[in-house]
Amino acid sequence: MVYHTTMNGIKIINYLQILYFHSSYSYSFIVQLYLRYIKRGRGGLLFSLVTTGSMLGVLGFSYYKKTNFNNDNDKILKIAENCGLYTKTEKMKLYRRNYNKKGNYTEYVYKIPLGMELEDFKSKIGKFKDGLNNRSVRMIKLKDFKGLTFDSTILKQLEDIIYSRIQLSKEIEMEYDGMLKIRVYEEGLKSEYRFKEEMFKELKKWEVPLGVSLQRVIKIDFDVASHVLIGGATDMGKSNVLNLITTVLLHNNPNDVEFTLIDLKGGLEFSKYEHIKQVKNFATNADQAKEALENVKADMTNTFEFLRSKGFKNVKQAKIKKRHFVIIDEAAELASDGETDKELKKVKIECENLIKDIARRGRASGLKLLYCTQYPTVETVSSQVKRNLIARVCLPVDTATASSVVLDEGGAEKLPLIQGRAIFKRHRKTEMQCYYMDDEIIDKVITPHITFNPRSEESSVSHNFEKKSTSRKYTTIIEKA
Ligand SMILES: Nc1ncnc2c1ncn2[C@@H]1O[C@H](COP(=O)(O)OP(=O)(O)OP(=O)(O)O)[C@@H](O)[C@H]1O
Repeated sequence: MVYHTTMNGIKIINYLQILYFHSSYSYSFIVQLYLRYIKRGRGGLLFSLVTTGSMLGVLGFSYYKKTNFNNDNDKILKIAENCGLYTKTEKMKLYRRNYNKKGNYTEYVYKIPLGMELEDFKSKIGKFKDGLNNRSVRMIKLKDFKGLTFDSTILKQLEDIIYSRIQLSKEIEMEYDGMLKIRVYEEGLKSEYRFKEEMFKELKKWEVPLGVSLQRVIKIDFDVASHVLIGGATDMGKSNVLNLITTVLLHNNPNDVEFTLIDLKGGLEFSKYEHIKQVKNFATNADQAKEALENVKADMTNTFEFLRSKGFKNVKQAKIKKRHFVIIDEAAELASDGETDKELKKVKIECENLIKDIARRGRASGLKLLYCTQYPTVETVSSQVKRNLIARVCLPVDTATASSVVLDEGGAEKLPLIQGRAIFKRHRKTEMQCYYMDDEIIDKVITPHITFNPRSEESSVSHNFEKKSTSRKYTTIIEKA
């Protein structure tokens, strides 16, 4: 220990002792007493020694409190009781506690009263969460001291750090496997996780990281998954998800990926991709969408013919590397229901039929459909299409009905209104914060692929093979493979 001769020096040493011993939690009444005492000028060597001893006691107590589970466990049991989650003869009982340092959570395993089920507890999840966060605490972190300026305001700065309060933001998850598991995370999801360039190389060929859940990175592997339904209210981050998927696929598979982009929001969202060579069809209205979908269907039919002739079941078995992604942003614009213009209605009905066909048969031919809408209703997402859209991403929506159109169950209407917050569902639901894809990364990835060859030429070549030539029977997909 270093002793300074001046009063200020001793004060600083005393402050630092407090801060050291209270690196995680502070017990305010002791700290306040301590500060008041040394402020009155009764500092000094003896005081330092005595208080160091008492601070060691506080440290022990602090450590005990930090690792002690009674706090949250007591609260959980109390909340369960207040919510009526007990029977006449039985209450919830703690069976085991696991502390997961890496995951930053503590898992409490309970035996629940007979006759109760997970849903009884899940329906009260908001109450559990509020109960666990019902006070603010003083929390001192060592990193707060990095910004200190050593001048005459040092004591004030230290005081500010010590007295700053934070609101607890614990998150909980519940699971049942014969026992009820309640995981309490010290911190919930952040409101932004940026996609970083170094993440590209950590991915498998067709893998795309969608976002971060409390426990892990949520990835979708298009080698396994095929079609995806993406829904969410306006401005909640659908286009960002589409940009994220498109950019990652393009970066990791520039020679094997192809896109049909149907952007019914006026072409603004996808315009940056319009001239890259991997984009085979680009549409911004229903008529163009119909033409683009017909091209895709023609390719699909050719691929099936090829597979059949060679005795393969699918492109994977045939070792065809090409995958074609049909991405429709604002698919509700193609819904014929409610369309009053007769001609347009006819076009939309054709589009709907083409989409159904692609969703139903596309998988084996290497087609992947990303169907995105801000109006998830039974009219805009037909049941025939939906049953083939296995993976679902639902950003915040207004109603439980909209959530159940996307996820087949409610939940997304209760998501916090944070841009990029979503529920991912494949086999089970997971809340996540989608990665945010910066425009700079998108530009860097797409720029080398921009071509000034008019795509219409290329696509019409591929599209017109069967019409123009009998010898070149298959599309470019097959030839390159
Ligand atoms: N994952 C995310 N993390 C943080 N912010 C996000 C995220 N996704 C989107 N945002 C923010 O939300 C804004 C709107 O996002 P985006 O354009 O993707 O929404 P949208 O649902 O497609 O909107 P619209 O339906 O109006 O086209 C973006 O400009 C961005 O600032």
